[in-house]
Amino acid sequence: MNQVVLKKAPKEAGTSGAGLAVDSVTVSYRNGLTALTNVNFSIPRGTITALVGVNGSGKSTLFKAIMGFVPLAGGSVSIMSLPARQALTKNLVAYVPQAEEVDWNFPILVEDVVMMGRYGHMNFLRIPSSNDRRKVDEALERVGMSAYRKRQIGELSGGQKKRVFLARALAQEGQVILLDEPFTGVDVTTEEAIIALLRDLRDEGRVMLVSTHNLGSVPEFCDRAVLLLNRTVLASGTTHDVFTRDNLEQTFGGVLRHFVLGGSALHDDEDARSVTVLTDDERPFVLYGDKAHSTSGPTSAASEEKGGS
Ligand SMILES: Nc1ncnc2c1ncn2[C@@H]1O[C@H](COP(=O)(O)OP(=O)(O)OP(=O)(O)O)[C@@H](O)[C@H]1O
Repeated sequence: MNQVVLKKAPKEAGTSGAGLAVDSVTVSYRNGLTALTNVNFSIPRGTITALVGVNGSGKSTLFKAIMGFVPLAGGSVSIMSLPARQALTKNLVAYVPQAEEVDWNFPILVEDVVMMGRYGHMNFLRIPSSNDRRKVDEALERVGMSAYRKRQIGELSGGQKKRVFLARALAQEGQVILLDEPFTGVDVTTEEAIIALLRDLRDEGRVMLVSTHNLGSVPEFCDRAVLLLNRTVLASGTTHDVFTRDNLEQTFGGVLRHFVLGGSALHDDEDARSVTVLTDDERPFVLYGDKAHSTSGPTSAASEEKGGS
């Protein structure tokens, strides 16, 4: 297991206000498939938002639309109160892609991947300044990857690769950070370290949108959630309000594994309470009692389950 300690940065005051606003966004691919239809939500600064939905519901497409990698067939995106294009030019948005999106055979050192986060701050010659080097050093240090800086990126484990791409986002100093499934294939220790880092970034007033199938982690560290269903938003808002059993059952439909334990299967006394476990494919979301939104209880049980697998 990777033992990683992410270094804490000094806290600044969190900042509220407009972070990311997605307004009536529709995206169609060239093959004619409409992957997103009329998507609306907004996220304030200083928050972490979960983006959840079944495979193919459009999570990655949404990230690509925000990044301007795929054109919008309709609607608009604004970032820190600026039109997306302007915010992207100002380097305000950092993107941590899914592992599958990256060519790991490309021969490049860890420190050079992180330096890519500085490109937008350099002139066209791309000669790093001492400040650029310092930002790269700090970012590697903060994700606990300094010792690996001279390694080829393809030689790292899945969790280490994630941390390097997080370091690239930190070096970029993005105010909005988009993370596409950052916990897939990482062990519990690394997951917890990444969550601790995201919390620190939240306290600095940044905006994070995190797609994940780890439903159990969402109430633990996400203030808000956006649930995608049928290529549009089923619900968005605070985790407390929208990350409910009803919404999750609608969002995941038949693919959600759903267990309810109660009676003699759970208790050897008269305790009438039940436990509901909702799981997509990774860390389960556990509800105690009938209609609870979430509790702090499931986290450790869920961690043990993942850790033991
Ligand atoms: N380049 C592309 N060209 C055409 N269709 C695409 C393209 N990329 C994705 N799609 C389609 O768009 C839909 C949404 O895909 P997307 O990758 O955004 O889903 P996702 O929610 O990120 O899925 P997952 O949970 O599996 O990562 C899917 O039906 C997919 O097949």
